[in-house]
Amino acid sequence: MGEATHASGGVPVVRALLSQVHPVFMLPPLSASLFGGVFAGAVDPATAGAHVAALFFAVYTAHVKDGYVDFHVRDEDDSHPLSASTCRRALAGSTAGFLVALAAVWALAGPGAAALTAPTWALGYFHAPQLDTNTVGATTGYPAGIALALVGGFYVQTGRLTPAIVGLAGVFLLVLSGIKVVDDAQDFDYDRSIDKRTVAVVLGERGAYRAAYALMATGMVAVVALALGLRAIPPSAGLAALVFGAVALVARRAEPELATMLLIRGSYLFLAVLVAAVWFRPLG
Ligand SMILES: CC(C)=CCC/C(C)=C/CC/C(C)=C/COP(=O)(O)OP(=O)(O)O
Repeated sequence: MGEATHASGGVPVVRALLSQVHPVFMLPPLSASLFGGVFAGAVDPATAGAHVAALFFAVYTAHVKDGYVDFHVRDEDDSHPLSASTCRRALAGSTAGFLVALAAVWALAGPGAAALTAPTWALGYFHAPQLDTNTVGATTGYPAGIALALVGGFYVQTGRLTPAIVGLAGVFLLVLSGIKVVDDAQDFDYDRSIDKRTVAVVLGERGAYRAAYALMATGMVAVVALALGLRAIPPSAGLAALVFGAVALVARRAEPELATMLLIRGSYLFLAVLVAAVWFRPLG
């Protein structure tokens, strides 16, 4: 990929720009926004589309900036497909795209919706080099973006927030922060060598695992409590905790790379069961 750093001409540059769309990171916030709409009960496609577009540009901004900082500023990566000037143009373009989508969110759903959407760009733009160097920012930045995507997806459809949607967003914040702690444990040696203070660097690997599973377990208990305590969340949503809990039990015995892979897929299953529970309400 080294030569592509100097990509020039239409197709190679477009290909290099597209390489910064990472589906593993992109799909969860877009799905969370749509789940927020499903949870609202009625989805206006134009409003949902504007919100999803804003989130796309927020996450794209995060990846372009992260790649730029890691390769061109910190000299951490061996290669990067975009030159420094293309990174800067891509950042300007994605920020412009975000602002257009944000204006559409404001026009279609009001200033409250725009206020819940705007911070997602800030989380993305300031991920590197600001937020990713401190423990809380590195761990909770992306999960906070997902939580905002969920409440934003609901708010743009309804113009209000409810305890149920805020509670579910809190569950996602907890569970995804736990997964991020396990994910960061993969880079323990390297992160320690560059003094990147992830939870694993601060607490050690065993401590990080304990913290991660405590966060995820709290999220599971919270979703069961919400399903039992709030009418807006069907009791069958508690099954999502069972499914994720089973995956987490298997992941607990795996080394960090496999554990991360399992937990990410477990979080997709968690969301899928929640969507099915809300959509079909099998237990009423
Ligand atoms: C809407 C929404 C979800 C907004 C949040 C956007 C956000 C903070 C995205 C982070 C994406 C990213 C660069 C992950 C890699 O982080 P890393 O620092 O662990 O990776 P690295 O070690 O490769 O730099």
